[in-house]
Amino acid sequence: MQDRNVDVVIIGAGSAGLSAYRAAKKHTPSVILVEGGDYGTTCARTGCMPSKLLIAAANAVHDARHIAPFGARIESDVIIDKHAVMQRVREGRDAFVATILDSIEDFPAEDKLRGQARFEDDHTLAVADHTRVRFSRAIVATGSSPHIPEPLQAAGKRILTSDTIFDLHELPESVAVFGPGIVGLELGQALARLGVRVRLFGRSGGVGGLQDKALRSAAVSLFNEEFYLDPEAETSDIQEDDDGVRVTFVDRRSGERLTERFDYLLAATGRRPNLAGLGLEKAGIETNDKGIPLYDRHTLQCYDTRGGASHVFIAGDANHAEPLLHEATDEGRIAGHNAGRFPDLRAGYRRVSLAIVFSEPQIASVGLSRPEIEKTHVLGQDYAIGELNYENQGRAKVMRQNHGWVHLYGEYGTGLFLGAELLAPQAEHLGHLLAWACQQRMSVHQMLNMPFYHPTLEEGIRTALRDLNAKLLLEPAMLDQCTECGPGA
Ligand SMILES: Cc1cc2nc3c(=O)[nH]c(=O)nc-3n(C[C@H](O)[C@H](O)[C@H](O)COP(=O)(O)OP(=O)(O)OC[C@H]3O[C@@H](n4cnc5c(N)ncnc54)[C@H](O)[C@@H]3O)c2cc1C
Ligand SMILES: NC(=O)c1ccc[n+]([C@@H]2O[C@H](COP(=O)([O-])OP(=O)(O)OC[C@H]3O[C@@H](n4cnc5c(N)ncnc54)[C@H](O)[C@@H]3O)[C@@H](O)[C@H]2O)c1
Repeated sequence: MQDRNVDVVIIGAGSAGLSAYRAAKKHTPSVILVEGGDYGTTCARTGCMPSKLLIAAANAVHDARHIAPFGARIESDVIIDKHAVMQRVREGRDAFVATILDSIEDFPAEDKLRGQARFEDDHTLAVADHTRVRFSRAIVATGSSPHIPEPLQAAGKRILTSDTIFDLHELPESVAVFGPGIVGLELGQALARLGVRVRLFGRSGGVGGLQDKALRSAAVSLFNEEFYLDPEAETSDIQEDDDGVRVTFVDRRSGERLTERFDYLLAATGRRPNLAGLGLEKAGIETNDKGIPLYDRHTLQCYDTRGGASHVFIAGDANHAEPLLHEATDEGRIAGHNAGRFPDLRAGYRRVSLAIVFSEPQIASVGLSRPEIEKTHVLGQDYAIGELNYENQGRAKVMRQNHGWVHLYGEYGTGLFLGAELLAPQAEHLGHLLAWACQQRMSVHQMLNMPFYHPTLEEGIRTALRDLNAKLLLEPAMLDQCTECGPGA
């Protein structure tokens, strides 16, 4: 065993760890970054980027197949080259990974260690069986991994997860997707659009992380127009066979019990932080009943088992709070600065919550969700919901993307915009607009004073804001379609 002494050790060279490394180095040259797997980050290797590459291919195919209403046609069908689609995904992914490998290459060699890390005590970390690091402060940035519930494990070698699906050399013929959360919805729809026979099974009614029940049921209807999605499926008898996996389920439409064979089962059933085997108990870190460290959201500092503040910090998916890329890099930066300047801690800047699902229609969640608001607010007394259905919205109709809803939440009395949930065309852009307004703590009235161009999807947001303004009793209700807004606003 080699011995090293260091001010700050960072466990995990993912997005959070890399951001933490850069921040910690501003305070001390004595920083070691430990990586137990491959460099390149989950986002670039198996997460954000390969999934968006697959979705882009799927949407291109979908658009090509739906040009007839615009007065154009493709004489024969669109031919999907199952090999070429996956090759583009892998090559695109590898290019994104390469940019990260290049940046890590530039870090001094003495700052990098390879191998799985585990705490031996509160100031010692063993890395594989080759190095013992004595550290003053540590940052846990170990990320998360797909969780495969026990019944699904019967699919054996026919199980895919987001860790393995992008390595396929060919699109499969059929996939049973379990979990209509964010991963399952994005990948399930993309596969279906690429001609794969997909059935998407859920367990508890959730779809794409939507919290607003009205939007959830709209989503189930909309997505079922394209592919089979049962958010409360009754499935049983999952069995691997010679060339696939068999799944028995109750058909949501006919009520019949069916058994179907699929090439693969995609387990999109959530992710768990990579904390097992890390020896957090040896580091004296207090954890909750799920084994996740208790920590302060503003400083990212963990609590120790005596109820005091620890010299260990936690950032990114490892803390299971907001498992998104921009949150991982923000948290890494805050943890890195605080570990670097420890014990002089600062509360880091936390942005308003924003999450986007790249389905079609897209889903965006901004600020406070409806269940969060309802912890303190009663609908109709303390808060109201401004609504818009995109079915008749002018620009959405022009583009034939007129599906989905916007729900905007505002507070009585203050007129403050609290948050929003959207199942809407191009919600990635609308969601950003709303997140910026929310972070600026704008009132509904202030938002309505902003410019809205015609004809745009943003005009749909204005109509929902007007509805909200009226419900908050700040303005009279619109009697008619807003005529001064232009047609279809
Ligand atoms: C399919 C998919 C699509 C996604 N799409 C999006 C998206 O569009 N937008 C978005 O914002 N987010 C998206 N995400 C989420 C996003 O990828 C993650 O939130 C983010 O990558 C987390 O970064 P991290 O640094 O916490 O973890 P990671 O990047 O996973 O880094 C953790 C690192 O720690 C290492 N490690 C673990 N344990 C140890 C140990 N004991 N010792 C040493 N090293 C260890 C791991 O090998 C890994 O390299 C997606 C995720 C998935 C799965
Ligand atoms: N666009 C994005 O930003 C993006 C994309 C993908 C992933 N992510 C991140 O990754 C995280 C993990 O995503 P995820 O989709 O794996 O998890 P998730 O928690 O969003 O969804 C998991 C789903 O699986 C269901 N489920 C659990 N066990 C099941 C079972 N036995 N049978 C059927 N369904 C079951 C759950 O009810 C839930 O609906 C997300 O929270 C998100 O933060 C983000």
